[in-house]
Amino acid sequence: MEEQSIQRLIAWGKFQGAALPEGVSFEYSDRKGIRCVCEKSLSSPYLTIPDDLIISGKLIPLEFPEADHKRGNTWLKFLLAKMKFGGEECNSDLSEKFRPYLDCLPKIVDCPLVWNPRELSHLAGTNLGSSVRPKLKDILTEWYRFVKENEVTEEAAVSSDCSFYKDYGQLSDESIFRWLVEPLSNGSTLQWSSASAFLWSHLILLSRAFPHYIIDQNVDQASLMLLPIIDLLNHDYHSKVEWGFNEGQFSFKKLDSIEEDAELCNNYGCKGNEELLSGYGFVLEENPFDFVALKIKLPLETITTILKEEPTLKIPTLDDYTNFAFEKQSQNLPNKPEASVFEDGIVYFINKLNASCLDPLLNMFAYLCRGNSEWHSLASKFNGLQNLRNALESKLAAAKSFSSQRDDCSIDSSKYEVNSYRRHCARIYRDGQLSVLKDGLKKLKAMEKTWLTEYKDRLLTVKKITKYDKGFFGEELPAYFESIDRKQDDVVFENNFELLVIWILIKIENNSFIEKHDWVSEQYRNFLIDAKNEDITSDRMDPSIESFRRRMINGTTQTDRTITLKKIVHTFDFVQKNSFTRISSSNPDTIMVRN
Ligand SMILES: C[S@@+](CC[C@H](N)C(=O)[O-])C[C@H]1O[C@@H](n2cnc3c(N)ncnc32)[C@H](O)[C@@H]1O
Repeated sequence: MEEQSIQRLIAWGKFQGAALPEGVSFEYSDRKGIRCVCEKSLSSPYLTIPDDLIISGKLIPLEFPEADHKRGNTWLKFLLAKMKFGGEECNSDLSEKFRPYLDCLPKIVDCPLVWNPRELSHLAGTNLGSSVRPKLKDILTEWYRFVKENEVTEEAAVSSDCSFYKDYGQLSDESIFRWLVEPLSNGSTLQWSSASAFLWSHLILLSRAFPHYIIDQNVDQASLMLLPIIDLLNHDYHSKVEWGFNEGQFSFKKLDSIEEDAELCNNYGCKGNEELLSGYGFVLEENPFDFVALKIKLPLETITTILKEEPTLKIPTLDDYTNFAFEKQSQNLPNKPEASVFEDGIVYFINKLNASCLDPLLNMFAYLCRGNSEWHSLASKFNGLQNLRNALESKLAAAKSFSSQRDDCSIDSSKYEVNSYRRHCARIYRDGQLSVLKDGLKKLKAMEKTWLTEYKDRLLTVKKITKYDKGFFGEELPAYFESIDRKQDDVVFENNFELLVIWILIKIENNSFIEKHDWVSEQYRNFLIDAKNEDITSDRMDPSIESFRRRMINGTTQTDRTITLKKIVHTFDFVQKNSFTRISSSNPDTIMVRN
């Protein structure tokens, strides 16, 4: 960026009525692009720009008289692209009027949507890495539908892009990069209605637009506007700022004072590095607002049932979390979301600052593990917690497994260089994700420990059985093996789950539960009332039951054996539904739960 262009922009702004405090200047820095620096200490510096400098939906009809009010942001993207790249084709004087501003807009915003394939490999295993292609597809679909439905441009001008778009699913990352992004970075003159120009516009709005409703409460909540000069301020989440609109002037005020040589910053909101990198192309080290998004995909019927019957199981929408002006839901959306809103999955965000962010997730996992019981039952709660732990563990493993990997060797490294800043961003982002996941796992482990203590009277482990029901391991189990002509030492139990199954089977047969364990017998009998009519056929047998059966009853000479296949199947089912297994520990431990 040339110094001259920046000064031209500032002079132009002032000429058009922008008011900047005495003692601030704008300069270019490699890391942050243009920045605003205070040449002396200032108390609550204040900047204003007149309405006339704002690029919003109200300018659209000047260039596109046929534009409707729907899809205002898409029109705005085409308008911006036409102003920037349209040259003579621009009918209005907007291109000329805003030229100093347009000249200072970055050629490229550093977000992963424009990273080359080798750079992208540095995001492998992360949410951001896997979101690049679908996001690009969404942007291109927005462009494609628009050029097809509106006669904004000659068909010939976009026919090659349309062909690329139709083949999108088959294109490699390299072909997409060469088609869409290279024209931007080469600085070649773009056709204003092209897919690349649209992508540029999209990224410019994503990284610097403000919500239009700040200045006009009647517009759609999702509408965007550009505020030249105000949008030169970089982000600092410590910065206390106030935005306002009064008597046709947009104002930015820093609420506290600022030291000499310090940078005057805006505050883009409490954004984690995933939002910052994907929307703005930068990251902050040790970002306290870092979050990890966890997506749960459920069948539509399940979501419909939850929305109808489980009001306490709150399903979050993007609006519950986002700070992006860009992703605000349109105000036309109903307050109570339809199941179809979650068709692509329910997204939960976890971060370190919000201690209760795991609660809705725990509830959802408990619901999904509830089996025949209530989702708030203790067994569901514990199972939910275990499954959530597993989900976080596998996300952590995916993010970790790529952290040692440098570049994707399958990509010809001579063709693409890895920009050192992008490499840095990918590393900081990934480290942040790992740190949030580890923190989430730590919280879950602590929660599990608390629950294990709190509910210890309702939990039964094999260890407790060994301690209190001495007769079982001392007499009943050996007697059972004797009755089936097996040596106890020859029979191997795969895990504690199987031990619980055989314990219940034998205790029921012998009617010998000790008083302390009477609840197991009662819970089991109640369970059988519902289960006894179910047919059991050995051709659909779960392999683990089949293996258990072979070890416990098969091959015996006992003809009147009382532990039947049906009883084994029911008891497996019973233990499954009335226990949870602490899978993450090195030795999985199944624990029975009293209702
Ligand atoms: C609204 S613009 C701010 C002005 C911008 N520096 C420019 O050159 O036009 C947002 C862009 O500024 C840069 N930026 C803002 N805050 C930053 C920060 N704290 N660290 C690094 N880059 C930052 C990013 O490139 C981002 O996309």
